[in-house]
Amino acid sequence: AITRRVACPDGVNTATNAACCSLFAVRDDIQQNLFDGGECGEETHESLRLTFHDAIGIGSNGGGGADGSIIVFESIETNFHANIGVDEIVDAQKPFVAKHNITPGDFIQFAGAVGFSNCPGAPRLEFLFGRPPPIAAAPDLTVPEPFDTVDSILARFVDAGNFSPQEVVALLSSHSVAAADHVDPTIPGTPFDSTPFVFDSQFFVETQLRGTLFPGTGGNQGEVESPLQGEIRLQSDSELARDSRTACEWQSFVNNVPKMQIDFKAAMAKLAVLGQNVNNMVDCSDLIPEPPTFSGTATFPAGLNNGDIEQACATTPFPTLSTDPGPATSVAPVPGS
Ligand code: HEM
Ligand SMILES: [Ca+2]
Ligand SMILES: [Ca+2]
Ligand SMILES: [Mn+2]
Repeated sequence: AITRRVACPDGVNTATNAACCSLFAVRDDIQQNLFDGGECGEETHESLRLTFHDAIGIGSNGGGGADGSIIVFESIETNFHANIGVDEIVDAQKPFVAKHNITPGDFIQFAGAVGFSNCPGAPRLEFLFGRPPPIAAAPDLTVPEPFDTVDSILARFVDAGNFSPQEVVALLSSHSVAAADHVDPTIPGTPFDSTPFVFDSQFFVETQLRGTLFPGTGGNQGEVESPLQGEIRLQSDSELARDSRTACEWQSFVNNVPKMQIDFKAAMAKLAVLGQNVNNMVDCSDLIPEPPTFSGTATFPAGLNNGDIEQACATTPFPTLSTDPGPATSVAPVPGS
């Protein structure tokens, strides 16, 4: 199909809609100066987390959502317990919002999608443009906590946006490019899988392995034992991987990055416009860079095998995977955390 493109006033770029032209300068600025030249590192991870924490702050009356309230009402929302640590990326993003003519709601979702495109294996996310400024702070207790029950997590996602259990699992693919700074504050930057710079399926493999150790101190709220030195496991991820409502969906992503890409992209498209009227928005998805591809296969970390899997899906056996060679290794922290 032939897509008509318009020339942008910058004399360099073309876009599918003239309204998208202003985003080229934003994109170039954040790639260089927020994401360290286009990395899938700490700022990218935190910006992806922020897309969720802004959007999910929505009551069942529909007020709020992906509106930038977490930036404008930072003094309120970053004090909510579930938003611990989010103040840092809010403060890092604020100067870019001030510098460019963009609302904070648009900026958060745009930065999340652009940053995520730096992660090999990521799908190219949709970006719709046109969120008005936020009106009020989100209510407290709208962002799920890692110590919440599966019942309460699934109910919150229904309440916020009618997300199915399958969509919740798909959204947690995000924890493939993620680390925790505050769950165990003695070991900031401890990732949820062994490959925090790649959007692969190791997260779904490794969360299904029997937990055997705490990477730092024990006894932290929302943390359970992980299978690897240097890796941390959230109680919520552990329980979602083992609950009869979500376990088969969880396992379905093992060694299936294409399914992760399709399902995460679709669920993120819903999340990114919570509380917004999409009829008032312009599709500027062509501003999102094409992510680098990932062509590896899922493996068991060195020293572990199918016998270490806590099988939770009752209807399908765990996929057959090979084991990384050599002695058991430790996962390195994400720098800059
Ligand atoms: C059941 C729902 C969820 C819970 C309980 C949860 C919980 C957490 C926790 C506790 C952390 C660690 C924060 C820290 O200590 O620094 C984290 C990190 C993260 N979360 Fe989630 N999360 C959930 C869903 C999501 C969703 C839907 C996204 C999608 C965008 C997401 C994206 C991330 C990312 C990218 C990080 C890593 C941030 C970094 O590495 O700096 N999470 N999450
Ligand atoms: Ca919000
Ligand atoms: Ca990964
Ligand atoms: Mn972090």
